[in-house]
Amino acid sequence: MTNHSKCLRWGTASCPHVVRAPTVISMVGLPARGKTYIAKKLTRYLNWIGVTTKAFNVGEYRRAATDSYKNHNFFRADNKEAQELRTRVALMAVDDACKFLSTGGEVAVIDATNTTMDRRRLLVDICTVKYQFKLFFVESICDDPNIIQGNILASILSEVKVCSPDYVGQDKNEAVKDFLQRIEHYRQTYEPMGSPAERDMSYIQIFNQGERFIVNKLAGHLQSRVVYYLMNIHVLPRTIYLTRHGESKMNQDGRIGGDSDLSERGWQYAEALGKFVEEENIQELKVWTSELKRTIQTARYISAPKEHWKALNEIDAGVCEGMTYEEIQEKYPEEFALRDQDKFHYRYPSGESYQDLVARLEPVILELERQENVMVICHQAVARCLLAYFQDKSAADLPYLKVPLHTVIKLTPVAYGCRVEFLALNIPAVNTHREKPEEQIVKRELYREFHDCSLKKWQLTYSTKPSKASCGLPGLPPR
Ligand SMILES: O=P(O)(O)OC[C@H]1O[C@@](CO)(OP(=O)(O)O)[C@@H](O)[C@@H]1O
Repeated sequence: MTNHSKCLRWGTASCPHVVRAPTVISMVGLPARGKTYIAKKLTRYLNWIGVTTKAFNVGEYRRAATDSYKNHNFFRADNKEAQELRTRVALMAVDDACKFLSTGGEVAVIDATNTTMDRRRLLVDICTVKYQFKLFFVESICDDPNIIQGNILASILSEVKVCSPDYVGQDKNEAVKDFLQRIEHYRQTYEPMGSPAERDMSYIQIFNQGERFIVNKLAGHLQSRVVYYLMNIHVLPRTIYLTRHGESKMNQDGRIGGDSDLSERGWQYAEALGKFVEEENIQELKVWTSELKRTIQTARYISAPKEHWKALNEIDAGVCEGMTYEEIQEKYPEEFALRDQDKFHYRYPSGESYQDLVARLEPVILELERQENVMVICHQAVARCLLAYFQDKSAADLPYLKVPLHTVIKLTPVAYGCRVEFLALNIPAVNTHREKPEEQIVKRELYREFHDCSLKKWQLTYSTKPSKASCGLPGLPPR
């Protein structure tokens, strides 16, 4: 075996041995065409699949440099002074993006209008000629007035107040009026991509938020993946419901993996979940479960079409399947310690790592992006991976996300992210969450302090000795 093939991440997107040319992805389009939405979503997806990505928003550089943008005249094509300043701040963002790519970053997303050929030529000169990076343009073009109006409102207003950083504190009608004039200034010099002079560039044009696409000169695997992702996302309002199965018999025994039936309390959750779905009155709901008994049983009382996905099965614990954490610690102490050191990359002997799980779940995420209302009934590790995608959590935090049993996690897309609500259905269940090693130490110390201090009090007052349960620290790890 070569060193490379011993690598735990070998063959996955984040394997350090895969030599990838750093890539700049540059947005193109008039204001209110959903560029920031696409830039943020793409950045979140690429980081989730293990490609180190960062977005650089030129608007933030502009706001840091001047206050003049508060009037739309700043954006007029004949405002020479402002034009120079705008080019200067755009170059600062590109410069930072190139620094990021020169120091280990893999993809930099430039979130800016880049509506003229001159500006795009500048990007080519810096990114590809000077730095030898790959450059891919993502242009969003809308001519549907309803979509444009929706975007204007979404980029300026939240449900209750002006939320655009450009219009903070301003009257909402004034803000909309100014923004429309700003768009008009941009329109006067706008040159969409696709002219013969730009035929050699790599780009995708997205029309009316995914109604139609034009793809030109794709260069490499990463760009194909980006295009595939962009062709699958939609902006229709919908809700995703994420839940683990009801408590299983193996959960009660503290055993991991396996394919056991629900416990009595697990069946109660299945019934409560059926009622919950009925009360939510969800339009055209689809239910996805894993192929394991505990998720299929949990879906029993839901009246909606069901699909069983092997990709949603719980992390494969290999030689540790069916054991308790204490048994693993005793039989495989080195493995147990290794998992605590780097839980995301640790792969069970003959089993899987969280990183493997993310790769296995990528088709599930892409299909979820295509769908509308879906309830996913899955497992602790699987739910953590899916939640990390929606909440933009790092690989280090992902394996420790809290996904308690008997709780529905409701995910609703909002302007640039996702609202996350945890709805406990109030049916008791065991706690299967193992804390991060540092937190285990803090808890143990707290317990010890509490115990010592209560013991002293007891010795003084002859009251009853405090029990572990009375210290209010559940799930205390073994010493
Ligand atoms: O990665 P950790 O924290 O061990 O959590 C994953 C574990 O969660 C469990 C419960 O402990 O999931 P599940 O509820 O689906 O049975 C195990 O089967 C699985 O190995």
